[in-house]
Amino acid sequence: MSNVVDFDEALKVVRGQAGSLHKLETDGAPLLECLNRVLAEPVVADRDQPPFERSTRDGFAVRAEDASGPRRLIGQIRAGERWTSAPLQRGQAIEIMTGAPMPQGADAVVMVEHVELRDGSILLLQGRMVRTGENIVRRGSEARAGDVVLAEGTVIGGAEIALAAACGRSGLSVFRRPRVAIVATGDELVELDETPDEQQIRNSNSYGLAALVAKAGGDAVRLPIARDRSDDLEKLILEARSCDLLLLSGGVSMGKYDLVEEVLHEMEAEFFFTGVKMQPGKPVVFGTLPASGGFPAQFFFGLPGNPVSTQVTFHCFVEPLLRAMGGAEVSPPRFAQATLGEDVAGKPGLTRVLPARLTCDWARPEVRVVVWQGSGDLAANARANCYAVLPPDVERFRAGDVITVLLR
Ligand SMILES: Nc1nc2c(c(=O)[nH]1)N[C@H]1C(S)=C(S)[C@@H](COP(=O)(O)OP(=O)(O)OC[C@H]3O[C@@H](n4cnc5c(N)ncnc54)[C@H](O)[C@@H]3O)O[C@H]1N2
Ligand code: MOO
Repeated sequence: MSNVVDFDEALKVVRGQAGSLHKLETDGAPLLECLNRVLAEPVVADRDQPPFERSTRDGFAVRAEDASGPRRLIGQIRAGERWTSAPLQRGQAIEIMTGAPMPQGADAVVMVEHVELRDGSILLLQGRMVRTGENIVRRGSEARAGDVVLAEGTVIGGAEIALAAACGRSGLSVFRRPRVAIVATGDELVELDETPDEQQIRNSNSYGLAALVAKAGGDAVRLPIARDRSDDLEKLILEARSCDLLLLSGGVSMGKYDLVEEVLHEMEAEFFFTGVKMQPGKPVVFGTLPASGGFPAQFFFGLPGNPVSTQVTFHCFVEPLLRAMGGAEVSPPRFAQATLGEDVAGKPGLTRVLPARLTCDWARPEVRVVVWQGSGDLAANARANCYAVLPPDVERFRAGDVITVLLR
């Protein structure tokens, strides 16, 4: 039974399914191999951060309450050193480097540019003042020993690796990557090691999807091309059952040889939707295959075969589900906002998700759709760096309108 839903509804359906997943097994991995993986344990600060009261400037540790007269220099503290002599007294100053621990008795740092050195003393330059706490970060103000600094479910990037390293973690517990089977369907398709006849098409979707799967934290398993025959499709769908998620491309539209939905039906699939009111991407289907042959129930997407539609529907629906399957917090596709740089026509009844180029001087991100020949135009898709998301039933979007963009 056909169930074609609005774009918003489709996002909601995926979100709902993503919220009800079981966690995958965990795995220990060396820190640098955790990049783009999902944390399966909280990371805890092993000591206060910073571990001592730290100077944030090269300058002089002083007492703020001292008057503006000369302060006598009594020593120096470099980063990595500690002041072990008597606490700083009134009228004294200690030369200090960025990152060095504050000496006892001092409560501020004056930057080296703001003083004049004269006869072994420093003098504040005209008009300069010192306030208590200036240029100092208090011990434990960033994190206290025992605080959770990274929660389970965090996707690990450069910032997270640096923080884990600061906590002394040379390895982390991460979730196993979901295994994602990719089955491209179509009699016209040939693999990359074959020379296509004029009427044949290289199986680019399989590679594009494998790349997107890897980027979204999955392990791609590229299966052979399924020909447009029910038995061949069924055989490859069964071969994919050992994976956590199945992605099919092509064969989901209205053509005589578009058999994907029919075969999935025969295999007792449940469909959450059988199309989305969007362009490109309208024929996309999402559902589950029931547990069978010792394999648990399995999510699948039938993605439209047109290569731009394949990629757009991946970003909108597959990526959020895949991230959640991998243990990450459920989150929507990566939407942002930008100002439209030119007029664009809308489509009655359909949300448009058009290949577009986002340029950004820091104050005003601007987006322009890319000239394309429709949803088979891979070259246009590669000239784009995002998608312009244009809601249905607006006849014309105007230059200057603030619109949603889908980042990729
Ligand atoms: N009468 C109608 N025709 C079509 C409709 C419709 O509603 N009524 N929808 C159109 C839309 S929208 C799309 S998108 C396509 C999707 O069709 P399928 O998912 O069934 O895909 P195919 O027909 O198999 O292929 C479409 C197109 O993409 C090329 N392709 C397919 N697989 C790959 C691959 N692995 N690598 C590279 N290119 C691939 C294929 O050669 C076709 O050119 O249907 C419209 N038709
Ligand atoms: O999903 Mo189709 O992309 O409009 O050709």
